Amino acid sequence: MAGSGFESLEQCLEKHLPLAELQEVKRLLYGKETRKLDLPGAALEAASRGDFELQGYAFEAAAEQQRRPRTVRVGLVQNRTPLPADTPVVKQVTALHRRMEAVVEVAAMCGVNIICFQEAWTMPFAFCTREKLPWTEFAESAEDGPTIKFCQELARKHGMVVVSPVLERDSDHGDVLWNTAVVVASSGAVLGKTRKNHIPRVGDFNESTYYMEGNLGHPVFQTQFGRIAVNICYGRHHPLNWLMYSINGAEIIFNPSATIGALSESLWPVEARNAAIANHCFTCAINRVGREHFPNEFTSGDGKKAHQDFGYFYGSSYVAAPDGSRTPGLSRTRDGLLVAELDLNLCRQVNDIWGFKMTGRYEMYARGTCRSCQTRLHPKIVKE
Ligand SMILES: NC(=O)NCCC(=O)O
Repeated sequence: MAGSGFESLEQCLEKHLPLAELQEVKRLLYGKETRKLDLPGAALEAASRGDFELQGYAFEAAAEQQRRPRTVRVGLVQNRTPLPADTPVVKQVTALHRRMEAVVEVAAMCGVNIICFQEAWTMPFAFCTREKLPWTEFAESAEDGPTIKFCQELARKHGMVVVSPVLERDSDHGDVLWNTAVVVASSGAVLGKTRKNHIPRVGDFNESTYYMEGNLGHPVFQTQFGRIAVNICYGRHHPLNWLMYSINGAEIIFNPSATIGALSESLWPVEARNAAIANHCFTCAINRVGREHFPNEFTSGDGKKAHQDFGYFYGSSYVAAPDGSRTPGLSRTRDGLLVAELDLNLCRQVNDIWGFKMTGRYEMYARGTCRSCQTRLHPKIVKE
């Protein structure tokens, strides 16, 4: 049941709860209800033909006298790897490009302005194996690699901002590998890149074997549709990482991820949603789907028998808003595109109500965290 047998929490609730209770449960679990978007029939048909789920929701803000609504549509894509992991590298990458091309076509029909793919989307999540070849062959330049060129074409064709998380090889600087997200503007120009700041060392997530902790800080990208940032996967467990993107002005923070049920599924609905609340911004949590099987057995020094897969990636991508409301999650088992319409005015409106930006004691925390990082610090513990 923990794997692919359980479709989604929402389906389960809808199946088993009477309507009146269902509404109350949803109010408590998801906050203010998000309006279902009326998506074009042609888009729904294309998604059905392409065998992926398509859902759309809108978050509304109050009307203001001096600012027009600042509505933007974001698209979150979750998917399986279409070919077995032992297929030649270029074939796998090409198959993923074709898959994304079809999904982005549907996103364009739904009026999506900014689309984000899942973490390391051009490859199987092979970092469990600790083998170098062929997995490092999926790494490519963030400036002019084949995937960036592909994303530039998509951006130009659809006038869409494309956020493309890839394994990056920086050939100008010692061939170092990074876990990177490239932001391509709607004009097709590369706006910039950001790198994963925190690398997991938990279970089979042996990612530190492959790439280094990001060295680009917390960049925020001013796109035509709003200010965005990308907090890659494991960074979502670090509240200060979210905070720094928000301090730098992000209105939407994407969290492209790859995580499995046994490890994190109970944390998933909490972390990105809490970050949206704490930082008065929208957050977009994206996770891959399915089970990826690797040719050779591996272990991770935790006493578990040698195995050939990570476990089950549970999808469940969702968007959370600054007022704590959130969309239902996409399926746990299927590829999917989640379209969410956001009114970015909600960020400042909620900030004015709750005032976390105003009441946060950042200087005090900064002094405290600096002190705690000094090596000879004696922790300040008051004892009886
Ligand atoms: N990709 C990645 O960082 N996964 C780590 C596991 C998790 O953060 O849930």
